[in-house]
Amino acid sequence: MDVLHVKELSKIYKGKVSHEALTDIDLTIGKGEIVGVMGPSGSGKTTLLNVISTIDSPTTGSVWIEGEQPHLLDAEQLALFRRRKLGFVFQFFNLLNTLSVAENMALPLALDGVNPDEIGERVEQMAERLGIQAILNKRTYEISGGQAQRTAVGRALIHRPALILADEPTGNLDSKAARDVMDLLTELNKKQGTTMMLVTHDAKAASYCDRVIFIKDGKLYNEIHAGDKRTVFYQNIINVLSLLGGHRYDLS
Ligand SMILES: Nc1ncnc2c1ncn2[C@@H]1O[C@H](COP(=O)(O)OP(=O)(O)OP(=O)(O)O)[C@@H](O)[C@H]1O
Repeated sequence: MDVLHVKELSKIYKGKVSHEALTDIDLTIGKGEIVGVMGPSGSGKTTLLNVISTIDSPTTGSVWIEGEQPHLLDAEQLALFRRRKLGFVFQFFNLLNTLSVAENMALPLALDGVNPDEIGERVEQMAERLGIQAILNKRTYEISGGQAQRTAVGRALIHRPALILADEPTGNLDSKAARDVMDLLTELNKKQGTTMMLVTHDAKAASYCDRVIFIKDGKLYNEIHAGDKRTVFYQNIINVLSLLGGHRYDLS
């Protein structure tokens, strides 16, 4: 079954001058797939992520997540839907610095009323998978960027969401920590069958995906699939980015 189905999605920002940020986007992500979204600055990647994550609503078209249309839910149902069905990983981690690493990871379960014993067990299990057992009691300002992103990955996955939405998850990490986080995300994808959409400027991070779609001026431009070798896929990604043009930063 498809986890995500986006149909003829368009988004117009209305202002003094209205701007069509997305035009007729069709996109499907199957269970267990990791799909990258790339494109030059201003091409509409964040808009697409925001609409899929229900932070923003489409102007026309529809979004289906596990057969439900979240944009048709009322505020209370939507809050529940987001909490249960979606997991988020952000560039700047977005951890709560008044809480410990363990408490940050426990948050989605605590908000959902899971009993404390089960929360404790699930946090332990997740920490073991992430290799962060030793820092569970530390505060977020006492840990490294790589450890913070592992904690954020733990928080995004602990409630076993249908879809993980990652916005530049390696954008604030050095290359070693970025590699570790992508290794981790792909390992969890294999072990747990997680489904993920990853918006990134980082061709290395994108090369871990099963498939990368490219957006230009709010429209789907191209889509390429990973083969057997990540180095070849990486080169293919770079080739499409070169054709797409944009600022040097887009090729970083
Ligand atoms: N709230 C808004 N109101 C009006 N226009 C907006 C708004 N948000 C984004 N835009 C415009 O929509 C277009 C797409 O923006 P978006 O942020 O989705 O691009 P992006 O591909 O994520 O860019 P970047 O890689 O720089 O983050 C841009 O032209 C932007 O100026």
